Amino acid sequence: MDYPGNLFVVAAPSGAGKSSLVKALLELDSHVLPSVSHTTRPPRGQEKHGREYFFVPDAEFDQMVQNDAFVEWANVHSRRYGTSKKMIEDRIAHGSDVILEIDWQGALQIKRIFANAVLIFILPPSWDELRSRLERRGEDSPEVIETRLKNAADELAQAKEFDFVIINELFERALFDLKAVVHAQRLKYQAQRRARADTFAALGIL
Ligand SMILES: Nc1ncnc2c1ncn2[C@@H]1O[C@H](COP(=O)(O)OP(=O)(O)OP(=O)(O)O)[C@@H](O)[C@H]1O
Ligand SMILES: Nc1nc2c(ncn2[C@@H]2O[C@H](COP(=O)(O)O)[C@@H](O)[C@H]2O)c(=O)[nH]1
Repeated sequence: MDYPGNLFVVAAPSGAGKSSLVKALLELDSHVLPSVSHTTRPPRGQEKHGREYFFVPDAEFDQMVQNDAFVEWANVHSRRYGTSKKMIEDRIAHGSDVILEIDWQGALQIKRIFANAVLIFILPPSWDELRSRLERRGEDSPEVIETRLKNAADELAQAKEFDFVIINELFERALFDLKAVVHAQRLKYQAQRRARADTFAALGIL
């Protein structure tokens, strides 16, 4: 599928720091818009409906699945999460760059539909650091943290399917790398669009 904006997909095991990195990128770069997913999990901490997620009951999620309203969705840590078609279409159709913060299953579904999407995987520097980030965040019960750490092993095995892997050890370094990927992708597409326009002009078909 072709579209005017760039699509970036960021995935990582829970606690690796993807939300923190994406939030920092969005504050620095007004040309990137977030995609807000739907989820059946309850809000945590200061999360607000429509900002971090659309928090919906199971029945509403089921209905959206039946109506084919998702571009991708997946079961993650025993809850369901999905990106609505409307969210993606509205944003990329207007030429904005869009960033999706989703799990690896969703990322691979997106790549099958949008071949030009850039898949970025965030790695924690170590298992110990991943555990302590989840614990320090203080928003999940010990049981939820154990489930997330257990699932992280399978998630890490998917990193090789991604276009870029960023190690989030020093936050500022990882943010620099994320900005570099976004910038490189913009340059690539600007150059391709320009080359296409030049060819059209040379052929007199503009
Ligand atoms: N480079 C870093 N060094 C130290 N702490 C970090 C770093 N990056 C993020 N953190 C902290 O680690 C915790 C987890 O980060 P964050 O919530 O961004 O992870 P996440 O990958 O989005 O997790 P989830 O998938 O569960 O939403 C937060 O408390 C965050 O402040
Ligand atoms: N496939 C999708 N995965 C998603 C989506 N939105 C979020 N996620 C992923 O779920 C886990 C858990 O998130 P949390 O906010 O409960 O910590 C994490 O890996 C997210 O990236 C989505 O729309 N589709």
